[in-house]
Amino acid sequence: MSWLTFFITSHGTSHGVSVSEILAVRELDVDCGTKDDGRWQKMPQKSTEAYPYAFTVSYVERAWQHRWRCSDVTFHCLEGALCQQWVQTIREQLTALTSRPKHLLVYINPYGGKQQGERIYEQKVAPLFTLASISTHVIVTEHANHARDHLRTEAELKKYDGVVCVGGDGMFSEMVHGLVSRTQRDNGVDQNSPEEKLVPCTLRIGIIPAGSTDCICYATVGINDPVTSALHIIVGDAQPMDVCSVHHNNTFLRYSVSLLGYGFYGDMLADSERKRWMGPARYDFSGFKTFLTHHYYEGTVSFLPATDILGTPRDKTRCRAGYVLLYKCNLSNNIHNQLCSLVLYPHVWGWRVIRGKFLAINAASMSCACPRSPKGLSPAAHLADGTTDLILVRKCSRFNFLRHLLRHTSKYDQFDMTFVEVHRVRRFRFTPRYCQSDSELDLRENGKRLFSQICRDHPACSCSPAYSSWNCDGEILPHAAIEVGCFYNLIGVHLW
Ligand SMILES: CCCCCCCCCCCCC/C=C/[C@@H](O)[C@H](COP(=O)(O)O)NC(=O)CCCCCCCCCCCCCCC
Ligand SMILES: Nc1ncnc2c1ncn2[C@@H]1O[C@H](COP(=O)(O)OP(=O)(O)O)[C@@H](O)[C@H]1O
Ligand SMILES: [Ca+2]
Repeated sequence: MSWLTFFITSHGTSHGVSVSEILAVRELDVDCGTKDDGRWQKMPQKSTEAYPYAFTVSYVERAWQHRWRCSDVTFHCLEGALCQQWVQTIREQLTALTSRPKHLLVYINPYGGKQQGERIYEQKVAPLFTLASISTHVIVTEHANHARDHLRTEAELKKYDGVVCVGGDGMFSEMVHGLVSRTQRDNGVDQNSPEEKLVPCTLRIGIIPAGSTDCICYATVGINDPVTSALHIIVGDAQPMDVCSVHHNNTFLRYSVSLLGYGFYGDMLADSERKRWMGPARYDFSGFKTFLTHHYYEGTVSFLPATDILGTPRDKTRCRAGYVLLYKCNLSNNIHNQLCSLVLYPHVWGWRVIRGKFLAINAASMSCACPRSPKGLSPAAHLADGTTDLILVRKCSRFNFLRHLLRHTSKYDQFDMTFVEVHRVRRFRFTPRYCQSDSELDLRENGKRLFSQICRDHPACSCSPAYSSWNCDGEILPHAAIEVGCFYNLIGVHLW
């Protein structure tokens, strides 16, 4: 039984509901009305008389612009036994849907975005989980990395079917770090080796948007809406996702799932962290300021291009889960095998090296679509193909850079500009020009010192500091010289 089409509803019309989109079913006491949301509702008199038994099905209704809503439909019938049989059968069908979670571990960041995480969860999400009979253990974080450390060491993961975070990309990143690190530790994998093959996580991660950018939610679900995300979680909608590992000198730094940005996005983030009190608007303020500063950075980017069978960053296709199935990024085993062999034998494809002065170096493992840019930094990037789109924006005039930025918000191609290039890569490295030594450690200290040194040595220079910072999913990395590898399907980061 994949569809439920039943006699007549309270309005006397027939109604079809896909079982996979049913959230809950409950019997009604028609004589007395129904206890729905705590309110008593009187059934229409005509239906009550003709069909004294009824049950209500709560299901997912697709609303406008990727939004999902919970709707109710009440089915009436003549015999009580038949009514009970329907309810029981539907419950059995729901229990048989193994992809659905029954027990969830929820972390709420009360500090992210507009600091509404707890309210969003209590008012919009918790009632839906209760309706769908999902039990939850809720932890409101008390400090940064609370969730990451709890997941990595203490959490009794066997008790849960998945973890959910209520927050932004930074909170999601904490989940990824906690789960991936724990999985590697449990399997004896050394995260410090960039060549080491990582073991995929078995628990899914869900995200309820309550942060500032929420691009991971937007790029997967198509909209930042807590109710939509909660419904995706309940029906067990899933999407694997690429994860990039970032190393410095064979030392593991962080994982990234959305944006790794040096130059513009790094400087913007560093500035915006001091303005957290402004909420999500801090990014616009710091973005404007960084745009005016117009710093460029010299360095060398080397990368291992991905094969063109996966498409190119200039494709017109879009990869988004929660869309129609066709658009789901689900590469065949064949392609997956090729990806694995490429990772094992990188020399077959050869590295390319590009030196230059860059306003921005961005690696987008997914489109990075968000409300500010609904098509994202790299609109054709795939969610789970083992590649990241490396975007190099060379030094250009402010006017041209503004044109490039503005194109993220319009239908025009942001890559179709002489100073921009984009490559789909499997691995890349970046070395800043003024990289003093392998032991270059404190960026801020070295950056300041080098800045004054460079300006003394080159009085005609435009006074750009030697180093920017890497923005890694909204967190600042402590090193400028990094090596990045993209892993296919490492986390079952799912729509939930
Ligand atoms: C002139 C308008 C230009 C608009 C350009 C928009 C490009 C937007 C690309 C956004 C990519 C987002 C990638 C996501 C990164 C997140 O992981 C990460 C963490 O998220 P969280 O806070 O939820 O934890 N977020 C971020 O790093 C923030 C990215 C926000 C980018 C906003 C940039 C605004 C730039 C405004 C420039 C204004 C120039 C105006 C000149 C007159
Ligand atoms: N209770 C807390 N107090 C302070 N910081 C926290 C807390 N919980 C999580 N964080 C940190 O807050 C930062 C931002 O979280 P995030 O949810 O991404 O919000 P935003 O999108 O506004 O940046 C992350 O670096 C996360 O580690
Ligand atoms: Ca990708």
